[in-house]
Amino acid sequence: MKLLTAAQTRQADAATIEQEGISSADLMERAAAAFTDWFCQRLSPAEAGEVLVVCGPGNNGGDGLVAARLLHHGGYRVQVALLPADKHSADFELNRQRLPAAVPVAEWAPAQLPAVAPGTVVVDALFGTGLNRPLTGAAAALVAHLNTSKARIVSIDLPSGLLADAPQPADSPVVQARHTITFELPKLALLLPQNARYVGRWQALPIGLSPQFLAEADTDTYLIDVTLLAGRLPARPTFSHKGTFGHALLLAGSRGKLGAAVLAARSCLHGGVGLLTVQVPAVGYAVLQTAVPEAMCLADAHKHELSELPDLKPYNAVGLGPGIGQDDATRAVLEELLCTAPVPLVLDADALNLLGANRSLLDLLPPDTLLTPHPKEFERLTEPARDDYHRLELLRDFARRHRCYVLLKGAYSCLATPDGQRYFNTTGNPGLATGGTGDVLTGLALALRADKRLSPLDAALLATYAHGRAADLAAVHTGQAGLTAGALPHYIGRALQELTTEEF
Ligand SMILES: NC(=O)C1=CN([C@@H]2O[C@H](COP(=O)(O)OP(=O)(O)OC[C@H]3O[C@@H](n4cnc5c(N)ncnc54)[C@H](O)[C@@H]3O)[C@@H](O)[C@H]2O)[C@H](O)CC1
Ligand SMILES: [K+]
Repeated sequence: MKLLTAAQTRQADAATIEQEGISSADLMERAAAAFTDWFCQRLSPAEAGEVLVVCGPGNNGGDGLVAARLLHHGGYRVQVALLPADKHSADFELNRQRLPAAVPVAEWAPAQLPAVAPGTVVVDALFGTGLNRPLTGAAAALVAHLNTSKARIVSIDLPSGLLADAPQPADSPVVQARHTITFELPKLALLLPQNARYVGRWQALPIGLSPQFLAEADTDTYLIDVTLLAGRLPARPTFSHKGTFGHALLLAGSRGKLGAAVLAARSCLHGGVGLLTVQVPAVGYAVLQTAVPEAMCLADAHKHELSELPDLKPYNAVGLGPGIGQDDATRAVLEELLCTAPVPLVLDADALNLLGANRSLLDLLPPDTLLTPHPKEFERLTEPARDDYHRLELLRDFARRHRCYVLLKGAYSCLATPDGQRYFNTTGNPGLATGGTGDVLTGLALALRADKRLSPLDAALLATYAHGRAADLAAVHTGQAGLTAGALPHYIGRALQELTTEEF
């Protein structure tokens, strides 16, 4: 699925109105009805108590007025507060007229804002995608007032004050919502960690925006979901043999960190690799042979660290990083791998830290290498980011400059490609915030890179999505807190199966 800018969202709106031959008020009615349905499913009139709908002067405020009318008809106790303004949008005016007389409406002057009782449900319809600069004056005062109340705030489309897809000063006034109900597609701002305290939990509700517009819209930013992945993972042919799915080499582990090698190896096998060889420091040989009997094992000459690169000829992909430490001998292995690698590479963890500490090695990265840093590891490869938008710029620049794929891990992991595209993942849950889950991702990505049927992009997209999906499947059984990296590989097969396309 594509991610649209605020400007494209307005165009999608206009295209829908034109193609369906409806009025903009009809589309507003549809959007507000979707919001109201969501609301009614979550809170009964008794549970909601007082519902205060705060409306700005534009169409976001118009959505609020429609929602106020629909909630009133649904039996909720609704009041409307209006932000004083000189001008209102036409659909705001229309829906102001349509508001039943039984719904109390007040204009809230910044000098004397009425108290908002604790527990009130506030529907925030002040500003949405039309916001073009941070809030000041009366709007800023109202937002501060709402944020200091103990109200439960639900934002329509965006938390008011938040720009949909552009950076803004860290201290600019933004509504702190518990829920943000957005329309059709999430806006970029909803996916960024720095905005989590404003957004709360978000959900995108379909409102039937023009499928033709969405299909043709020009974008470089996508969501990784089942629609995007359709057709990218072919079924395993009937006459498959272990050679069909490639032979992967995993270089992992050091003294005290052999668990990382075990987790990545198990994940690689559950990811469907044909054959797996794992090279570990000598101390880990018995560990690997016992814990992962399906894998072949090479013992490094060094007891505690990786110090040598085997002959790479047999392998279709090589993974380096989980648990390797940053010993000089291991840095030499990385350098030799980069200089000689005739095969696709997946680099993670200390392989990335070694690259960060030896930046000249970055010039040796073979094209299409997949790097899987978390934000700290990524900054070690580049520079400290001013904010999340800056980090995304650094990410795009890095992937372009080094012609590689970089998966920046986080709640909405973002894959940057050599041609400047960005893909945000939609699967996964906070249960993944525990040691070893990154090693599982490395193993899975390695399995898919070794599968000769998949392009580098498809392998990276599928690994990212299936890793999060495995966590979602696992959490059904374990809960999020009970999720361990060791449990994840058992769900990878199912996650991949869901994505597999049987050809007709
Ligand atoms: N596109 C869709 O899918 C649909 C969107 N809907 C809703 O409409 C809003 C967008 O409405 P719009 O009128 O364009 O903008 P806003 O209501 O967000 O605000 C515009 C209003 O505010 C003024 N303004 C902008 N920035 C500031 C500022 N910093 N301080 C003060 N005033 C500001 C601006 O000049 C305008 O007057 C979208 O989010 C949805 O909620 C439709 O209802 C249905 C489909
Ligand atoms: K809003």
